[in-house]
Amino acid sequence: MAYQSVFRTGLFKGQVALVTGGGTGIGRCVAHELASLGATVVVAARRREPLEQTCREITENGGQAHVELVNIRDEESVDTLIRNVVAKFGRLHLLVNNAGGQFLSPAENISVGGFRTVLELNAVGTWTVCRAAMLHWMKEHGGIIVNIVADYFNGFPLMAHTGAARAAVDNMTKTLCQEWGKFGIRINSVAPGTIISSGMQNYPPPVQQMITGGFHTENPSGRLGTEAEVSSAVVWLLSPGAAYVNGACLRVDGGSSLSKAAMIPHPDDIPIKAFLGYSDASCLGERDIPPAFGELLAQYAAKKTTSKL
Ligand SMILES: CCCCCCC/C=C/C(=O)SCCNC(=O)CCNC(=O)[C@H](O)C(C)(C)COP(=O)(O)OP(=O)(O)OC[C@H]1O[C@@H](n2cnc3c(N)ncnc32)[C@H](O)[C@@H]1OP(=O)(O)O
Ligand SMILES: NC(=O)C1=CN([C@@H]2O[C@H](COP(=O)(O)OP(=O)(O)OC[C@H]3O[C@@H](n4cnc5c(N)ncnc54)[C@H](OP(=O)(O)O)[C@@H]3O)[C@@H](O)[C@H]2O)C=CC1
Repeated sequence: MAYQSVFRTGLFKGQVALVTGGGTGIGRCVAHELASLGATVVVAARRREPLEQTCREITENGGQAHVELVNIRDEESVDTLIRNVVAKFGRLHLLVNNAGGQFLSPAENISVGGFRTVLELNAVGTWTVCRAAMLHWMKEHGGIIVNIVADYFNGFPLMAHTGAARAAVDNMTKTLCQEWGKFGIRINSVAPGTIISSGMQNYPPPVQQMITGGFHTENPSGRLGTEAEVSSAVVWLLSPGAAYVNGACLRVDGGSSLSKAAMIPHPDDIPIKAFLGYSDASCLGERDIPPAFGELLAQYAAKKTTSKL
C-alpha cells in the first residue's frame, strides 16, 4: 500500500526517464513517483537485485519500469547504458543523476585515494552520465536533467570529499544550464538535507543513533526529511511547471542549511584563540560593552589554547 499511487495524471506519459541509483532509497522513490505519473522509467545501478525489486514494485502498481546495469565510475559502462536506453526506447527525455555516496571520516583520515574515489563517484560520475545523455540524445532532442547533491553549502564536516564533489556538481549544473540551453536542455540540482533512506545503512550504529537521537532534528522543521519529499522536488523540476527554472539548486532540507549547529563538538580548550588586539588596551580593561560580554572576553583571554601558532 505504501507505494500505491493516489492519482495518475499522466503528466509524464510517453516520456522516458532514467534514474541512476534507482534500485534503492531516494532513487527508488523518484522512480515510483515518475512511473505513477506516466513515465517509462529505467532504473540503473551496479546491483541487479534491488533494481529488479523496484521494477517489480512499479510493474505491480501498473507502471512501466526497466532495469539497466551501470557503474557510473566507468565511462564505457555509462556510454553503453545511454546507448541501450536510446536503442530500446527510442528516446530519453528525463535524467535523474541520483547515484552517489561517500564514507564518513574526519578530514585528517581521508587518504588521497579516498578523496579521489568520492570525487570520481559523485563529480566525475555525474558528469559522465550528463555528457553521454547529451551526446547520444539530448543535444539533438533536448531533455531535462536533475542532479542530486547534498547540503554542502557551508562545508561538510566529516565528509570533506563529498562536500567538494557536490559543490562541483552544483557548479557544473550552473555551467551546463548556460552552455546547453541552446540544445533545449534544462538542468537543475536538488540538495537534500538528512533524509530517512536506505543510505543510512551505510553509517555505523553510533552514527545512526546520533542522527535518530536528535542531532539532526536541530533544524527549523524539527525533523529529518523523507524520500518522498526529495522526490517531490525532483518531479517538480522535471515537470512543465518548472519550465523556467534552470540552473537552480533547490534545497530540500527543512531549512537545516540555514541553521546548522556545529557538527563537531568543541573541546574545553579553544583551539583557535581569539584575537584581542596587539595592545593590551585594545580589547580588555574599561570598555563600552555590557558586563556579561566583557566577562566573556576576559574568559577568552584567559583560556588555554591548543593552538600551536
Ligand atoms: C554526521 C552524520 C551526517 C549525516 C549526513 C547524511 C548526508 C548524506 C547521506 C548520504 O549520502 S546517504 C548514503 C548514500 N550511500 C553511500 O554513501 C554509500 C556509498 N559508499 C560507497 O559506495 C563506498 O563506500 C565508496 C565511497 C564509493 C567507496 O567504495 P570503493 O569500493 O570504491 O572504495 P575502496 O576501493 O574500498 O576504497 C577507495 C579508497 O577510499 C578509502 N576508503 C573507503 N572507505 C573508507 C572509510 N570508511 N574510511 C576511510 N577511508 C575509506 C580507501 O581506504 C581507499 O583509499 P586508498 O587505499 O586508495 O588510499
Ligand atoms: N539520505 C540522505 O540523507 C542524503 C542522500 N544524498 C544523496 O542522495 C543519493 C541517494 O542516496 P540514498 O538513496 O540516501 O542512498 P543509497 O545508498 O540507497 O543510494 C545510492 C545509490 O547509488 C547507487 N550507486 C552507488 N555507486 C554507484 C556507481 N558507481 N554506479 C552506479 N550506481 C551507483 C547505489 O546502487 P548500487 O550500489 O547497486 O550501485 C544506490 O542505489 C546519493 O547520491 C546520496 O549521497 C544526499 C544528501 C542526503
